[in-house]
Amino acid sequence: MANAPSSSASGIAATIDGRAVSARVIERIAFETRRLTDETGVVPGLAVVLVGDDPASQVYVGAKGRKADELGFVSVQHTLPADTSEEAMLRLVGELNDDPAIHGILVQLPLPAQIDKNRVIEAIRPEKDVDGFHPINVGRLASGAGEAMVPCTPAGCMILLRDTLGDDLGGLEAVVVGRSNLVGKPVAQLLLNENCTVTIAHSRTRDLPAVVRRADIVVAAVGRQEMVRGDWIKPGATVIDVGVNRIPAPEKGEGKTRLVGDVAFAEAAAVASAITPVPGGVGPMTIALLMANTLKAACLSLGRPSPKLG
Ligand SMILES: Nc1nc(=O)c2c([nH]1)NC[C@@H]1CN(c3ccc(C(=O)N[C@@H](CCC(=O)O)C(=O)O)cc3)C=[N+]21
Repeated sequence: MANAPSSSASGIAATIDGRAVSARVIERIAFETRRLTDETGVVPGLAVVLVGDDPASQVYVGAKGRKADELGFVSVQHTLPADTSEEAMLRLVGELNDDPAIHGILVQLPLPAQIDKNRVIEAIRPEKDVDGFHPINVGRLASGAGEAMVPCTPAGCMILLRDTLGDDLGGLEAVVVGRSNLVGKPVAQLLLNENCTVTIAHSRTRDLPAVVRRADIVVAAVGRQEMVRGDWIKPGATVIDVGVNRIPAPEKGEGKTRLVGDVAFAEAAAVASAITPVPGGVGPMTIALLMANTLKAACLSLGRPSPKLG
């Protein structure tokens, strides 16, 4: 419990500053990237593929490209029309697999209905799968065999938890709300690897509030705005809110929106000892970990160990 934030006497949780932690991770990545390039001449390369014109996806993809540019990575973005065929998509993935300047490939999800996302994910070379969604990486994470690419959002959640609670999470009760392949399942796996007692709760869980109330660590990743309420939180718990729900904000003006998480922040902050905000919590960590995975992919492609960043 080395750097546990102190909760104030008024019972207001410490806010976990994902922007500050992600800035630290990015600094380490910049340092390790300079070292890699100095020693080998290799510059990490990231390709991001976006299909269609979903405005939220454009925002995220833009943020990824900017961060990669800032780190001096080779950064390419492929933007394809919404009616792109699966065949064309698989051809592009094949080209990126064969491109030695590209170490990481990220295909932004969701994909349009005519493209089977599983076929696309399985077409990416596991070594270049910086999302960690390929079955080989899912299997490596689960079995502990080999160097897995770990999904960015779950890996970011773990860095925030270690920063808040210290390196030893052993024996803590962790409840993950949500069972997606993107967040719920991999974050549960990572918590298990850290010796937490892990429960994965979901829409069919009976008495969800009572289950969440057992948790020392709550990870909310259901995609339902402010679903987790303050009275579901055990006093002193640490709450990681993965939700990114864009809702209308008429108070900011006609047609404006704002982001809220899957946790009712003010209520939960009155009970928890530490909690991530939305925005400014997990989101910035996701982008930082994508850069970390791209650097790791570049290092592993050269037979170098992956740098320790978190
Ligand atoms: N193949 C794939 N991999 C992904 O990792 C992936 C994806 N597809 N599809 C969409 C989701 C969503 N996602 C986010 C990344 C950053 C923020 C982020 O930086 N959020 C900021 C605020 C951004 C804003 O204001 O809109 C924050 O929380 O502070 C949010 C969401 C990655 N995703």
